[in-house]
Amino acid sequence: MGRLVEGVWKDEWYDTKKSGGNFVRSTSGFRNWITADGAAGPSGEGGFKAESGRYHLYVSLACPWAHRTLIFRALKGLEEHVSISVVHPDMLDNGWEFRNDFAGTTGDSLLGKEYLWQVYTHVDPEMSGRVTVPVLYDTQRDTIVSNESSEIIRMFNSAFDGITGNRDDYWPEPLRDEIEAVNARVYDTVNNGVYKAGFATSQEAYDAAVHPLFESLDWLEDRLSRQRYLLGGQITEADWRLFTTLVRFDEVYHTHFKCNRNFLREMPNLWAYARELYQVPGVAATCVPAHYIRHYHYSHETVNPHRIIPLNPVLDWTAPHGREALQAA
Ligand SMILES: N[C@@H](CCC(=O)N[C@@H](CS)C(=O)NCC(=O)O)C(=O)O
Repeated sequence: MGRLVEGVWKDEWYDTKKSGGNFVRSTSGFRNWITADGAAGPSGEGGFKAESGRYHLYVSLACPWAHRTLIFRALKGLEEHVSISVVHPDMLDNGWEFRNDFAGTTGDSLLGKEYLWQVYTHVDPEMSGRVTVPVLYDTQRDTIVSNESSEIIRMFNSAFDGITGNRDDYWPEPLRDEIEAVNARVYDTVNNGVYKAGFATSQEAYDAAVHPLFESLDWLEDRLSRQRYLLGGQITEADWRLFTTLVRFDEVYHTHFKCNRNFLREMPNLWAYARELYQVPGVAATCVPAHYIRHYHYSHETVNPHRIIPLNPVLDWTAPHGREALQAA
């Protein structure tokens, strides 16, 4: 774990002393957009036209943010158009590594680097900042398009539709305001909430994260008792953004991050809803518990100093979900 300072890798853990024991996630640095015609997107510069075989995605199968991009790649039929490299689940002194000794890893199949930070310095030798996954890479311009998952999923949602013919829309125009509102609460209290609880280094910081987390899970449990998906009868990006936290909840966040008022499997609507999303064709293959169980317990030395990997229950994600009855809602 560390960061780049003017192109040099520094091994250091998140400094929570400056922030009263609170974990503060940094913002992503590369914010360009792939678009159908190469025009500039909402941020960054233009010149990134959707083309088959041009882009490469660096991911960790452990990371919930990278997981979103893999789900959209699968749902939108992009597997044959956007290639991937999968890092090793252990994130240690050198950050994310391309070691190949764990099932499901690929090495860096594009640039042949040893560490992910070298992909960043390949693009910007003077770069300062955190080295995170996912990274969407342009093989033509030899640069990083984006390392912000919330924007990568929106590119994948529509930019390649002319190439794939897949017009499934997870960010439909009429629902955008409501999606943004749900995303904002889910991001702050759930997706990032589990990290704020887990990385807290003061009781106050932990309390300030764990209560809002379970208040939001109660709110979601109630909402999903009346409607099939977060926005009603159709799956949107809001569901996928929530899903990647839910799928890790019982095996990682409950115990390792001390988010232990309840297990997901004790909240019947949320648990059935999460199973339904898991059973959407293409999604199960993106869920690799071996990577997330190993990554969190082994990499976070400050949270789990002896690196013992706990014995986890085996959850049946393929059990019938029975959510069809809510479709009319
Ligand atoms: N805003 C980024 C966050 C990505 C992120 O924080 N990824 C984590 C892995 S789960 C990471 O690579 N952390 C390395 C670090 O912070 O040094 C996104 O959503 O794309």
